[in-house]
Amino acid sequence: MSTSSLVLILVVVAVVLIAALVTGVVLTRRRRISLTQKEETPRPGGYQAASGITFAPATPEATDAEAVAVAEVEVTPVRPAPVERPAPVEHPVADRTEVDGQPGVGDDASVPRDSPQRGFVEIDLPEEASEVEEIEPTEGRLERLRGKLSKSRNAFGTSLLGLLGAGDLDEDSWQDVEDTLLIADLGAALTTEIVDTLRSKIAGSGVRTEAEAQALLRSVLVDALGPRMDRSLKALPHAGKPAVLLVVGVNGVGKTTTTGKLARVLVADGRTVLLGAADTFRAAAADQLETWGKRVGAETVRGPEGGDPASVAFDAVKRGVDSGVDTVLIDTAGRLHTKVGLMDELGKVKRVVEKQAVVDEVLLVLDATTGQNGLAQARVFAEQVDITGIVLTKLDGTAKGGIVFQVQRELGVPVKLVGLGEGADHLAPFEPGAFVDALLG
Ligand SMILES: Nc1nc2c(ncn2[C@@H]2O[C@H](COP(=O)(O)OP(=O)(O)OP(=O)(O)O)[C@@H](O)[C@H]2O)c(=O)[nH]1
Repeated sequence: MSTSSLVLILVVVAVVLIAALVTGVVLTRRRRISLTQKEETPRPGGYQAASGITFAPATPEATDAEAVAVAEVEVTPVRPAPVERPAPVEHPVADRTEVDGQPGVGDDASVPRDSPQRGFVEIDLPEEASEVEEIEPTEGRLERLRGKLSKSRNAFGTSLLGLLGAGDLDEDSWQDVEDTLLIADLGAALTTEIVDTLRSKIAGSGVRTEAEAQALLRSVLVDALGPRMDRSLKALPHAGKPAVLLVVGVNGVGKTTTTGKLARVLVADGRTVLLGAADTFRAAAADQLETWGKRVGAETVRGPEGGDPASVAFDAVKRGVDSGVDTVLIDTAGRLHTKVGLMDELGKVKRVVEKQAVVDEVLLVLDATTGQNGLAQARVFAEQVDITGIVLTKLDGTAKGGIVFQVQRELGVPVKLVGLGEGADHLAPFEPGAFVDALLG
């Protein structure tokens, strides 16, 4: 081989080596995302929902002149939620005292109904009101809920923004982002989905600044909350009859409190409300509800202690129809979701009420602090009655605000309201944008 050929081969080899080196560097840089410019962006704190709670009649043709105008929104989540049907729950049949297969009051009497951590005597009755309270208009009241999500905000927003704003996003950083989402109770599937979306969007869209990364995080989280779901409460009268709302859930999640808070919002909105105390198991429940009613001038229909809840619900709706109120809110008894007799009874309450009027909403109240257990409850309730909306209470007491994402995804039903405290006005409409801002703020 001549010297010139040897030189030529050496030059070609050198060129190939340099090309490989350059390609490697470029690929590594692409994988590692550097956020070079740190930008100070003012972040508003707290949950600042833009509006009050939106009410709507159940059927469009029944819209009365007074009805609040509700924008027509498509009831499709941005990413359709696969509703996983759970395996049937093993019911402890041996625990049951009823033997003829019919649901009945006290059919689980041999088993304590309450969860061990909370007894009946621990419930404080709301303050007795000597006269009907002045209720502040719903407009602007949500401003007072600023900071109520601070626990979730610290666990969620602070760490996520810290990670995304830290500069280089390498594999370890992404693992930390994933861990943060898991700790906040977003669940494994949703966490993977969100991290993958974030990664590909950040890499693909040339995001380079902290502010851009944050904006992207916000939009990915908001999208995961199905921002176009219809969250209006079907609480307005239609076809000359009151709207009927059933409030269901396990013991101690906040059903009675939520019913009381909701009555308050409706009355503040100029509506007339009647309360049905269909929780006949817990001695104090009817008193508790009646006190809430008195505070806003709403009548409460109650039955004998230990009486048939379906019959109280029936009487309440009948009374509501006869007296021409706008809305009947029925508080049902808390039930362990594993007790088949009590769950059957819930279906019975609904069927009996439907002899009087359409049930416009079945609101499932879930305690946000119970995390995955809340999801298990949701599945069983959803099998028994058609849940139309979720109320997630006690979000003020947990760092796991991410449960909102999972609950909606799991049930395919929108979170309509959130409870952010024990106070009478600590009930807010759920708005994905405002909620994510509060978490990240
Ligand atoms: N911090 C906080 N506490 C709440 C919230 N909602 C309800 N609670 C409290 O949770 C406790 C239980 O509320 P209840 O309304 O009695 O619950 P329930 O589901 O009706 O209970 P049962 O009738 O036994 O099934 C009460 O002390 C409420 O004040 C909330 O959003 N935040």
